[in-house]
Amino acid sequence: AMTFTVRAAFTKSRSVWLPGLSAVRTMSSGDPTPAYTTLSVSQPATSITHVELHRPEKRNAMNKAFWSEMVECFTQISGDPECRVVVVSGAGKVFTAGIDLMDMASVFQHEGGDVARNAWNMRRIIAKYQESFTVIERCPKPVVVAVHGACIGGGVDLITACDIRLCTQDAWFQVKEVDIGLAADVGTLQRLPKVIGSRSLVNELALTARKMYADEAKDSGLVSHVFPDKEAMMAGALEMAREIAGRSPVAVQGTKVNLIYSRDHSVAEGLDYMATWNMSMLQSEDIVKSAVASMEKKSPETITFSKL
Ligand SMILES: CCC/C=C/C=C/C(=O)SCCNC(=O)CCNC(=O)[C@H](O)C(C)(C)COP(=O)(O)OP(=O)(O)OC[C@H]1O[C@@H](n2cnc3c(N)ncnc32)[C@H](O)[C@@H]1OP(=O)(O)O
Repeated sequence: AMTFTVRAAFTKSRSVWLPGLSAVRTMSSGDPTPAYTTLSVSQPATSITHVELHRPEKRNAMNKAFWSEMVECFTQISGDPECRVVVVSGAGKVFTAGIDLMDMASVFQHEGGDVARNAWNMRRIIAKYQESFTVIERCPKPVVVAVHGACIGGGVDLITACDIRLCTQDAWFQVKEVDIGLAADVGTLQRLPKVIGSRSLVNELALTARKMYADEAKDSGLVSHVFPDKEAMMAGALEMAREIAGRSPVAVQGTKVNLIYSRDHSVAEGLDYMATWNMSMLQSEDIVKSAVASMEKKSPETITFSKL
């Protein structure tokens, strides 16, 4: 599929386009960020945070450290006024191979004691793992995820918690859990049906574990753009992130929070929540600034908005 980035690359002037590409080159870092062993976090442009899954030699398989580092990372981002939008991608050959199968035995092991106590402990562990992706959804800053190559098992759980999904032409998605003997339990079964319109397709993917390739992912609505390769995708993700970051953070974050609230509630409840939300947010200085810029036919990106 022809993508807006590719079109943009041809239509925009070189002076506008080149800074974007050079920022993309700085987006892939060499090592995990200190404090993390599985994530590399950087700021490729003002107000944009890039979180890269960074265990390329193990295809970004999600080990124990990863599950807790995601919570730390997104909790930090949620409260960071310097960040207005997040881009998530994977280092190396693929986006992610899903849960670390070598770790799995120790995650699911139980002491062999009382069933009730084992079960209670297991419930606590599963809820903790669920939090690793729910923290993305709870983050008020929009999260754009860019997938290349394989996105397996836990990878699908992760991307369905993100707000905008992009992929490369070589990407494939697999709800692999039934193949390893479990029902997906960290978000796919709850969120994928809300992302993809066809319940039948969701059921098929989850029950058969078949691979879904980029074109079908686009046709089904799982992703909104398919790019020819990773470099074009990262340029596209950054461009989209810039567009979001250039707008009022009060408006953008209010939009994310209310979209998610509405997804999980009736229209009447969503409208009620919205009215309560906006009874304070409509008093923001951002509205006056944005309205003036609009009257003057200026892009919102020309406005300086205060940090949020
Ligand atoms: C409560 C928690 C709930 C969470 C549930 C989540 C469930 C799931 O995620 S189910 C899905 C599990 N994942 C898989 O079954 C995928 C297994 N991997 C692959 O199929 C391939 O590795 C892949 C297609 C991703 C890439 O193939 P490629 O040929 O490029 O690489 P490999 O030579 O196979 O692997 C390179 C090294 O990475 C290690 N590795 C790959 N995947 C995993 C993994 N899931 N867990 C642990 N390690 C993994 C692989 O062993 C190689 O390591 P080394 O031999 O040391 O080089």
